[in-house]
Amino acid sequence: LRQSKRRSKLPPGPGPLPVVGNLLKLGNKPHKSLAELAKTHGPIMSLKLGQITTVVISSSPLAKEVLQKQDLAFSTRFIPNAIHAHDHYKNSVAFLPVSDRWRSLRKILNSNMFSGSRLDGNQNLRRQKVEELIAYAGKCCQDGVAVDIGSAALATSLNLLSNTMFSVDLANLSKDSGREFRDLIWNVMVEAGKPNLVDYFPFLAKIDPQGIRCRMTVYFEKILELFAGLIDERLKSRELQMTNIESDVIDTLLNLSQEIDRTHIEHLCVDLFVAGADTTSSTIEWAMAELLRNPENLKKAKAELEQTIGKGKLIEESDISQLPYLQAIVKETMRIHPSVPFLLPRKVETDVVEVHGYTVPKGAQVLVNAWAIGKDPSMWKNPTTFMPERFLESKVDVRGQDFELIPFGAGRRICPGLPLAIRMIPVVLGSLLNSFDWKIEGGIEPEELDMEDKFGLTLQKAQPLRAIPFHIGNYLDLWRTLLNSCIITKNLGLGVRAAERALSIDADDGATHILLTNLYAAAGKWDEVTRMRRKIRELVLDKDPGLSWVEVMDAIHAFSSGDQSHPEIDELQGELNRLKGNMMRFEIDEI
Ligand code: HEM
Repeated sequence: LRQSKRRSKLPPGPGPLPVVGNLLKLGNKPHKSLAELAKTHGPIMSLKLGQITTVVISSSPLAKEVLQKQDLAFSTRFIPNAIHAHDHYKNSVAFLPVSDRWRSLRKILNSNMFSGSRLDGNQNLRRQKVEELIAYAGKCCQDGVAVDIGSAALATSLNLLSNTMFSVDLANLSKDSGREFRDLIWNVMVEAGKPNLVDYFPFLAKIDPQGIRCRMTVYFEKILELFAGLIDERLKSRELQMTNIESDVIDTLLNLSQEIDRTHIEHLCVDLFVAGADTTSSTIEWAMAELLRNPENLKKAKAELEQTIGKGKLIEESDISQLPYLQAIVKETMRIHPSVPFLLPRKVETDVVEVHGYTVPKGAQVLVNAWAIGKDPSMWKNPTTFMPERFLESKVDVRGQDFELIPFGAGRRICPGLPLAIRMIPVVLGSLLNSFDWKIEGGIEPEELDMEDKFGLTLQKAQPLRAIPFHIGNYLDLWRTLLNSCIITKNLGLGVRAAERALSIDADDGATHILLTNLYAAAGKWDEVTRMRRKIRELVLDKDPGLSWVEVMDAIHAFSSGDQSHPEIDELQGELNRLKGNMMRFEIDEI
């Protein structure tokens, strides 16, 4: 009786099956299936995943309750069996319970790695990596081949981190060489992201039926060995006083030998690479995908960069504060595609924890569905639409104070890498956007881009984004040249298609409009000429004051080969006369 009374205070949830409980309800996209279930069972619900009671939080007020008001009770981590490899959980800042050891590691991270002054101090170490990414994309641009955005961003994120930490590159942008480290980190992500039976049936731990812990042990060993080698090298060069490296993280950590020992340094490095690289790169890939799917937003982002930074230039970390639209894009991407949809799972260690009138039992795993919260229609207008503008007028931020947007978590276990991530992401994204124009590989139209996600340790794009970088000018010139030839040959069909391609690159391109007017006039399509004239007037008066009316005159000359008495010619002449007063002297002379 006592047991059933206790159970009745559990949050509501779907009825469990024998043995497997609600495991089958998760499917291969648990963030979506749990969001769906929450619509029936409410913002706090409980499930039985195998033997593990799991409480799922799906609203921002309850996330605030769990992550802020009752932070301490929910601050222990649920430890996946995979993290037992190499006893990582005993040394890892991400998995240690809240304790003196954990506090000291967090303090080291906050004050020695991720403080504003530290990050300002070592931003030179990162700038060069962005230059290399842009050079790599430049080579792809020259060769006309696509960039695998996620893969290039992952190599860049790894190098941004490895340079911040060790002042060395650990990944290579080109496919053939130096992939080993990238693969190792990737394999860790893949294994840690797999649903592991042992996590739901702990009695299977010894058997490790899927071999996940076993493979993790191999990967961790290789990664730890690599870091041990880098630390040894640094110690040697410090001894010989041969280091002329700007103070990087490893230097700082070695200076703190009283506070952190060698084992903790090595495991901390594992944490930082595993937690920091793929989260950052997948956010960059999602942001690029959203922008390629939404050309209007892309255009605004490019316009902001061009006006504030200057076309073609790389973005500096100090530029970010002047780029509100770029920042809004990053927030909107994190709202729709949070890299870690359930945050890192928490666990309750206290006997009685009450939330919203329900009991969360000791030992329960607690998942906060940040993915669902970011799409809650009671908090967000048009929640599934990509609309960075929503953040321009709003103060909502990702720093753990606004519980409707918590991609980095909140409370004492909030992501310590946040200050670095919110520098790296806009700098890489902004530089990619400002250096090239982008087209999806395979002639895929923006609205056809596949935006399905794939659940794992981080939320990946199911189909990697492949996009071809190019320079807008060349292609515009090409379509305009073709259009010009079509005027001479009076090939209306081909000319209109060339114009459409040119306008798909720049919808307000004045020269294309003029040429198209010529084409219609040459073909005697006067209704279209009228339409174009209005459009040109709109462009000249509203958007493109530089558009020369001399070119409209050219159009009039072109018409004269056709129907010279058409009233549209008078209209065009009228447009010209009205604007004559505003024209520069030399333009009039030219006419
Ligand atoms: C887009 C980028 C990133 C996202 C979305 C992200 C997200 C998260 C989330 C959701 C958590 C769990 C927070 C919680 O339980 O409340 C976390 C923890 C953590 N993150 Fe990040 N992260 C990112 C980048 C980074 C970077 C760049 C680093 C370091 C280089 C980093 C290091 C860590 C560490 C060490 C933890 C564990 C903290 C603890 O348990 O005390 N993350 N991150």
